[in-house]
Parts: sequence; C-alpha cells; structure tokens
Amino acid sequence: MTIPFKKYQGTGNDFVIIDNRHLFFPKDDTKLISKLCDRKFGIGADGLILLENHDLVDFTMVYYNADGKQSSMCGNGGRCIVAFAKALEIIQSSTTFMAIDGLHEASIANDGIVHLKMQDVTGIKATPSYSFLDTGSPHHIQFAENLSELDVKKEGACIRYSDTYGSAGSNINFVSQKEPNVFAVRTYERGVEDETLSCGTGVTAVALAMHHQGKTNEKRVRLDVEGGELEVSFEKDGDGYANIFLIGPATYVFEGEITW
Ligand SMILES: N[C@@H](CCC[C@H](N)C(=O)O)C(=O)O
Repeated sequence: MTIPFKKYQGTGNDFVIIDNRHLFFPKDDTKLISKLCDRKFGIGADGLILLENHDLVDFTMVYYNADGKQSSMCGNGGRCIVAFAKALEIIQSSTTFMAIDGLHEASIANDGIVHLKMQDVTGIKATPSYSFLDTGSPHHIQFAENLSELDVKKEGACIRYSDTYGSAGSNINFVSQKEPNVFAVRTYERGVEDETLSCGTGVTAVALAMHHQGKTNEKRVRLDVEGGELEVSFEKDGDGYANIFLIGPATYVFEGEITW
C-alpha cells in the first residue's frame, strides 16, 4: 500500500497529515500509525491527522496521538489541517470543519496565521496548587519555578500517571509569568508521553486558567512555548469562557509517500 502524506508543524508541534477523502487509510491500525509517527523508524511526528469528507461542512479532522490511538482535540493540529485544506483547495480563507469535540470555525491569512475557534469552556477546577480544565483535551496547569531547567518529561509523567487523573490521564502544563499578559509554557502531552514543543489546547487552557486565577486581566494573552509564540483571545461568559480563539502559524514542512 502507498500512503501519500504531508508534514506540517504549528509552533513545533508536528503532524503527518493524510487526505483520506477516499477512505483508503487503515484507521484501526494502531501499529502503523505509531510507526509513521516514530522519529527513528518512521516519518516522525507528535501525531497523525486524517482529513475526511463531511456532509454538511468543509471536512472532518480525525486526530491520533503518536502512540497510534485516536484522541481528543488537538489545537495545533486543527490549525495545521486548515493550512492543509487550503493547499488542497478544499477551502479558501475561511472554513467550518468537524472535529471530535464538535464544529470549529477558522480563518487563514496569506502569512499562514490561523485563527481557530475553540469550544466554549465551563467547569474550571481551581485549587491552591493547580487548575484543571478541558479545552477539547484535558489539561492540568501549575506554576513552576525555574521553568527552563524543569525536567518536563519526568515531572509531567509523575502527575499524568498519578491517582488524580486515573487511567484517562491528562496533559500537564508548567507555567511561569513573564509580563501581565505573557506566559511561558512547557507541556507534557499524554499519548506522546513526552514534552512537545507546543500544545494548542494546552496554551488555550493556560490562558483561561491564568485569567480565572486573576493572574491577568487581559482577554488576549501571549503564550511563549518552546517552538514559538501563540496567542489566545477570549470573552468571559458567566463562570466560563466563550469566543475563544487560538491564533498562530501553521507551516508546511515536506511531503512524500510511504510504501507499506
Ligand atoms: N498537541 C495537541 C493536543 C493533542 C491531544 C493530547 N495529546 C491528548 O491526547 O489529550 C494540541 O495542540 O492541542
């Protein structure tokens, strides 16, 4: 079997993206997906994304983590599939697409910056030491001293596999504040089981949690991640948040074919 693919990255969170409108891809082959994502035995990526047809909107996004298992929403992957759909001329500068957490609207500018609308967020859990919220994927957020020195893989795994999160686990974000509306973030991603250079649903969760905790009064926050800069804008809506946008680049890297 020959599998044509394109590789994209969004602030260093990288994805193999496959046009599966003809439904040729073996979606239940966990071993194949994890091998395609393997950085030594495959193409190498934090996740794999399929673009499929949808009856009512422009396309469907199906997301798998690097472990080969289908998972919850990927914000950076959402931005990248918008750039992929534009390159395939499925869309032009704006779109509505379906993902596992529901419909997303997005727009893409000529410079490749994508504005991706995320689902409204309610039910933020705030404790003295951490916050937890779901922005399409589950996120634990805590402050870290010496963020640049932190062993994110070790400390993140410790929390991800703790009794707090049970078998489902969580993504773990470590944060430090740089300015009133600027935060540095490093994320351990479940399903990759390592630090990634950026996590879109993660920085969205950090921006909302920081506003919820009163660390910032701004409704547009910059997040400095290991792979670049992202922005999140939002509006307060009762106890939660609405009109949430994840804003940042989505970049084509290379393409190829794997014969299997
Ligand atoms: N990198 C993603 C998050 C992908 C899903 C996550 N690993 C999970 O399984 O919860 C992002 O950019 O949001």
